[in-house]
Amino acid sequence: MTRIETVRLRAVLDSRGNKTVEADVLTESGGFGRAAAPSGASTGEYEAIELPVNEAIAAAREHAVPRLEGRVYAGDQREVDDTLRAADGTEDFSEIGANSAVAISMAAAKAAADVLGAPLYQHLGGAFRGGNFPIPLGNVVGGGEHAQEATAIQEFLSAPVGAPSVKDAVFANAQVHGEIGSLLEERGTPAAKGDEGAWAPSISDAEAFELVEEAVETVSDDVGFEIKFGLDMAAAETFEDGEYVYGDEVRSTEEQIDYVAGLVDEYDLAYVEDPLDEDAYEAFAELTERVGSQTLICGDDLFVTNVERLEAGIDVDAANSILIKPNQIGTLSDAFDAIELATRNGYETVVSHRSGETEDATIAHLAVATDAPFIKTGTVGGERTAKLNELIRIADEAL
Ligand SMILES: C=C(OP(=O)(O)O)C(=O)O
Ligand SMILES: [Mg+2]
Repeated sequence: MTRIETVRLRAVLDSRGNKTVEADVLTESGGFGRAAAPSGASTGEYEAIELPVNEAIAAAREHAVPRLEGRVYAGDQREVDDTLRAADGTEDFSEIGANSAVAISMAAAKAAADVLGAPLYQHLGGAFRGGNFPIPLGNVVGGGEHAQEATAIQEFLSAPVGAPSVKDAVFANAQVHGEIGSLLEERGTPAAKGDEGAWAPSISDAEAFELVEEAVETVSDDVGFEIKFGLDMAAAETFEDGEYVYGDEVRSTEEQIDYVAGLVDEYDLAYVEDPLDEDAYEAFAELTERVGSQTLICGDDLFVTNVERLEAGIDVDAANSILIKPNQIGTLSDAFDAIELATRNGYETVVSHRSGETEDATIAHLAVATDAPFIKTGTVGGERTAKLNELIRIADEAL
């Protein structure tokens, strides 16, 4: 019923104005799915390979499409993804590109859901899913690789942990973003926006902490539920010759651990992503030992949605949470495997967008399908609200 008839690939624009891969999958019974690959800027060294778009499309047309058309069922996601892996023949999708692979993988899932007449989250997660919703972590101030002349820390994330519903949480994050805009205006601090729509003022990290703390407190008082905040420190981007360089601050590994542990205490942080380098399993473990009962220590560049790297982390208690980015590993099946391994080992999952995004809302469904406790997908901007509004629609059963 869901046998793939046609796979079409094209280049479209992402939110940075770069080209990215879009895939259409059509089944013999008339099912249709369309998906597009996102793209990172602060990419981890161990991520699957994103090829230049024209190369990725040409290679996928040559190697993957003939193996899928007329041969593989879109409803059998494992077979779709195994076929992509076999067509590629490498560990890291360097032949057809993780950008082609993830677009086809996600488009096939959507085509199968279309044939079944089920929402994507139900096709991926089963009939009993749809009752739990992730807490959205919303980037409200940021810099690093996502904006020039802004904070050294990549992301300050609003975390509406006490929100009674996903809709309240989404609106609260937007309100925090708006409140920060007002505070910056009052202070006469000009601010552009970074790649993910967060404010990117030219202020120090210390000033950003005060600003975000004030905004979440103000909005929390207004909406009547608890809003905390968290960070993506993207430390691998700042790690040079054994030291962490954040603006004028240079810290050894031990100093970085002390600094982050101090921030967790001082600001009661809900979440800290990539506080240390992408190879620093032992240092991660030391920090998790110190503050892991108070906050989430999340591996993004550390784990790159890869079960082998996650297993190595689980072995040494490196973290208590993992970021899940399907394009980091190349297929939905691989992302599911990482989620399953994480969940079985008590790690919280955070399904995530990339800094370069499209209108594609697959990750909203992936988060609901897997009962992910968190989703990180920005706060404002059309490519971010595409996912946030989809969560609201899923909760409203208005798909
Ligand atoms: C979303 C992120 O940024 P990028 O997509 O640039 O890796 C991140 O680092 O978590
Ligand atoms: Mg990150």
